[in-house]
Amino acid sequence: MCTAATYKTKDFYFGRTLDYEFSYGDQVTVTPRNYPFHFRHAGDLTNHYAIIGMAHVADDYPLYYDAVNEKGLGMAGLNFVGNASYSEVQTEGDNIAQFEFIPWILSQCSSVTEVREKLDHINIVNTPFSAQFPLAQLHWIIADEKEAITVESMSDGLHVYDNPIGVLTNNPPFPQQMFQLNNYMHLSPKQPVNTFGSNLPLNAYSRGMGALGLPGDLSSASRFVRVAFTKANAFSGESEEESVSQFFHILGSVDQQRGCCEVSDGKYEITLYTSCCNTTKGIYYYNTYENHQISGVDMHMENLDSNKLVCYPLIQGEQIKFQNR
Ligand SMILES: C[C@H](CCC(=O)NCCS(=O)(=O)O)[C@H]1CC[C@H]2[C@@H]3CC[C@@H]4C[C@H](O)CC[C@]4(C)[C@H]3C[C@H](O)[C@]12C
Repeated sequence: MCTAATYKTKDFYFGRTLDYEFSYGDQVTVTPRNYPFHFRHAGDLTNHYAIIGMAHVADDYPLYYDAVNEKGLGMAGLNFVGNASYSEVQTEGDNIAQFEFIPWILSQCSSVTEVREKLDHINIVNTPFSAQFPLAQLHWIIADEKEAITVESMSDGLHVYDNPIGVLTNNPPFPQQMFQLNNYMHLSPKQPVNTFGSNLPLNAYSRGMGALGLPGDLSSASRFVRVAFTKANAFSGESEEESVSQFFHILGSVDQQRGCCEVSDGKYEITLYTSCCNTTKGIYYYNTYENHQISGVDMHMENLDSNKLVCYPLIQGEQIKFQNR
């Protein structure tokens, strides 16, 4: 399971949790403007927007899970198992392999408006990266500071949905996720008032009772509601530290602890990493299951006119600041 969210203060933030039972070997990866993309069915792109995000790099290719570009557009792929379906290569339109979708969009689009135009004539096709990396079944959230959309390629075609809440988890399909918010519209950060009857001596005996009923489990549908409620109510100061801190707290509402979600005998899904990009400034912040310290990579500290990927392995191990030794 995974969860993605957007957050706006002075700058625009975009990030996700990546929940899984093992890591593919992830690195914060900067793709500079002159790194040549050789698309499998859509030609070459040798000059494009620079990108920073989390990727597994294979054969010098950035297999991005989530990333932002220098124009402030963000995009993340999340599992959509059993529902994702990609097409065969077609004669009309741009045939983009599933693993090329993030590079294709972020290298060329500066806004969601431009993304919508690209999506008008795209086929997300079932060409695998390699035998070692078969097709991942994903859906995507794409966002800039003005709006967000969800893209789902299914057996009945490509769906592009407005995503007014700016969050995404996994199954079921996005319209069903949005529909279930109807069930929770009464939830509130304010204390409830007694509507049973004034003759009943009911008492809001604890703080936080306005959100009683918010689902607490780790299912994708429950995480969707929980992060939507948290995001809709959470606010912070405008500074970078306050915004980034608050963003990690929002995604902290759907953090997965080892042992609580068994995926097979003795194997547990955990939040391997949580990311928060300042899309305005091109900074990728992250922490990991083993390292709660927030680390950051600033794309503008790199030579963005180069043609070589720049990779930063994740800093692991808790960084504990002792106060008396
Ligand atoms: C496992 C992750 C989703 C986590 C998640 O959502 N877990 C919930 C399980 S569940 O929803 O409860 O069932 C996904 C998210 C992004 C993916 C990579 C995308 C690039 C590349 C695409 C290639 O085609 C295959 C290899 C590749 C490196 C992919 C590996 C893996 O697939 C990644 C990491």
